[in-house]
Amino acid sequence: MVKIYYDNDVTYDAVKDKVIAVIGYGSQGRAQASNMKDSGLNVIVGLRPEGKSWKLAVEEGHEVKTIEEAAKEADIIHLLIPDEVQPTVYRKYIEKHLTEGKTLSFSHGYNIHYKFIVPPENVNVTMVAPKSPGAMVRKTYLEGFGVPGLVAVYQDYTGEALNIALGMAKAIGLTRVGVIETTFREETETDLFGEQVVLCGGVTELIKAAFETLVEAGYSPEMAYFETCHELKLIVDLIYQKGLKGMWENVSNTAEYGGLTRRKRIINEESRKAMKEILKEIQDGRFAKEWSLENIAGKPHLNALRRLEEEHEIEKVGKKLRKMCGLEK
Ligand SMILES: NC(=O)C1=CN([C@@H]2O[C@H](COP(=O)(O)OP(=O)(O)OC[C@H]3O[C@@H](n4cnc5c(N)ncnc54)[C@H](OP(=O)(O)O)[C@@H]3O)[C@@H](O)[C@H]2O)C=CC1
Ligand SMILES: CC[C@](O)(C(C)=O)C(=O)O
Ligand SMILES: [Mg+2]
Ligand SMILES: [Mg+2]
Repeated sequence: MVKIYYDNDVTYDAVKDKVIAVIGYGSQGRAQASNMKDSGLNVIVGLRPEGKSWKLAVEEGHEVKTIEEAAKEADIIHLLIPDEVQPTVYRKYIEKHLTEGKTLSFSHGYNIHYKFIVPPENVNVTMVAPKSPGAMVRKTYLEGFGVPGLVAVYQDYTGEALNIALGMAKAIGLTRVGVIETTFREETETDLFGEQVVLCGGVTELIKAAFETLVEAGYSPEMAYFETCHELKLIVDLIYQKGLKGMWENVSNTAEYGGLTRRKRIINEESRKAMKEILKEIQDGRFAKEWSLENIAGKPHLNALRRLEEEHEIEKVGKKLRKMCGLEK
């Protein structure tokens, strides 16, 4: 059974007198720094002066310093820059200021789990990970609620590592919903699996394959877009709010029968075998090694794939229809 923490289980005792340096002000950094500051914690933001986040973080009321100055001043260094740049930034600006008793904190266990970052033994290493994109972390906090989250401890040098992670989770708004205690390994491997197989990889390929099938058969791209992309959100919202059973209850009996009898022709033994292979590549470090090499080479494969994705017909028709629905300008 997993341990789940709520607001009443957590105090700010372990974090209220500490300086928390949030390194990065992107998707997660902006939301988490702003939530923790609004919850009354001592937050500073560490950024590169030449980058575009600096001005925004200042405009939004944060005390902004260079990454090195922030790391030096902080008791807790919360690393919220892209996973692939964390090791270089850590070695260049953070390692020398990670002195005895400080805490190195993450929102994804990736670099610790795969040992791209190896911190000294005399510090805490913790994780606070919202299970949501950053924009929702901020939006739901401002609405008085939050998103669910995870905490994990990799190293507990001072004996207060878990309470530090939980205090930060509370300040971000995560304990308003519920925070599961996990491990760096479990978070990293399940997060990578989820984003590759379902949330980002699987779902986009399913959408594109279905869209192309309809368009190639002579149906209009507009009809194909509504059917394979637009309505997907409405169905996913039903699953999110009411579970699979609730979704089935809300669609027509015709949709229910058609879906239940046809779905295994799409996701079948071969797809399950591929899922297991993808999981194995995550578990044995092959994916992490491949991603590192891709970065060393300057992301050529990722850039080519980004271009192909942007040029797909679904993006053109999607832009037009999202504008029509008032979702985009
Ligand atoms: N995105 C998400 O919703 C989720 C992310 N996570 C994890 O959170 C962490 C942060 O991810 P995310 O918020 O997506 O990151 P972002 O890509 O949004 O981070 C952007 C920030 O990183 C800074 N940055 C980028 N490159 C560098 C660099 N070379 N040197 C210094 N600063 C740099 C940018 O500064 P500048 O303006 O100067 O370019 C900017 O402030 C990751 O570990 C990720 O796995 C976890 C859960 C969900
Ligand atoms: C689903 C993608 C994610 O894992 C996330 C928002 O949780 C990420 O790395 O961005
Ligand atoms: Mg995730
Ligand atoms: Mg992820």
